[in-house]
Amino acid sequence: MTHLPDRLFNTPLEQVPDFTFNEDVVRVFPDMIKRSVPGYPTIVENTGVLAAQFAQPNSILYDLGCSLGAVTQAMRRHVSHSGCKVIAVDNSAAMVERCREHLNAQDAMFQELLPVKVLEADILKLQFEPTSLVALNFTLQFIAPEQRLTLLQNIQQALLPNGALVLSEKLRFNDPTEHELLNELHLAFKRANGYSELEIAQKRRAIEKVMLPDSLEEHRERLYSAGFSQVVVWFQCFNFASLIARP
Ligand SMILES: C[S@@+](CC[C@H](N)C(=O)[O-])C[C@H]1O[C@@H](n2cnc3c(N)ncnc32)[C@H](O)[C@@H]1O
Ligand SMILES: O=C(O)C(=O)C[C@]1(C(=O)O)C=C[C@@H](O)C=C1
Repeated sequence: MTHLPDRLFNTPLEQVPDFTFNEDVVRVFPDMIKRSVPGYPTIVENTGVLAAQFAQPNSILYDLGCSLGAVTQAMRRHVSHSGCKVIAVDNSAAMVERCREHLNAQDAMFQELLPVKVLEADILKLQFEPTSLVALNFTLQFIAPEQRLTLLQNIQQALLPNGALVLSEKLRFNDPTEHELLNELHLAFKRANGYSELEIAQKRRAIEKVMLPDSLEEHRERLYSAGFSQVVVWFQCFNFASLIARP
């Protein structure tokens, strides 16, 4: 398992293709997401802390859009309730293959971790089992906007009383000056992490049609429409935030 630096966008491309979670992205993903998402390590580790808080014995914990399983690993570091199991789901075959390797490596290093099943599947077609904790860590923004409400309704209905959804997303802002300020700060974060103007511009073009962020107000409204009873922001850094939604 080699972790390469993300140089995917550092040479000029005649046409920048739409971003997909393919082999090339998988190879550099840990470096890419850490250098692109302000607060990512804090969000991942504390999703484990939240999971321990909300997990109930003998229930399932879901990591939806698990990529290489960073959140699953954090859940396994923090949750030790009896009879719990993690189900990690991603529809990228390349991600799922590498995720299984990462989790096998974690199993080889630590004893008594929660059992985990990694599914290559579309989370929009999943039959959810009763669950105490669902994590959507930077996944909803890649789901077609018209399908987001149905997905959240399915999650809300599967959640046990006192369970929780942890939803982390990039945000857009309705106030143009707020939007510009927080986006500028995100660009400053990327530059501080070594990305060039070319890399930043080409990445923006690659994700602009496939990753569509909502505002905090849209998230709140949609979560309440899906049946959630409480929505709380527990973390924000620039234009990236994480919310707890209670069923
Ligand atoms: C930004 S990454 C998530 C990062 C990951 N949760 C983490 O914390 O490291 C988004 C992931 O969602 C997956 N994804 C997007 N749409 C999906 C769908 N409909 N079903 C399953 N996975 C999906 C992608 O393949 C990708 O791995
Ligand atoms: O907003 C950006 O510029 C990003 O690069 C964000 C983002 C994300 O939030 O998922 C986009 C794609 C990669 O998965 C890593 C980071």
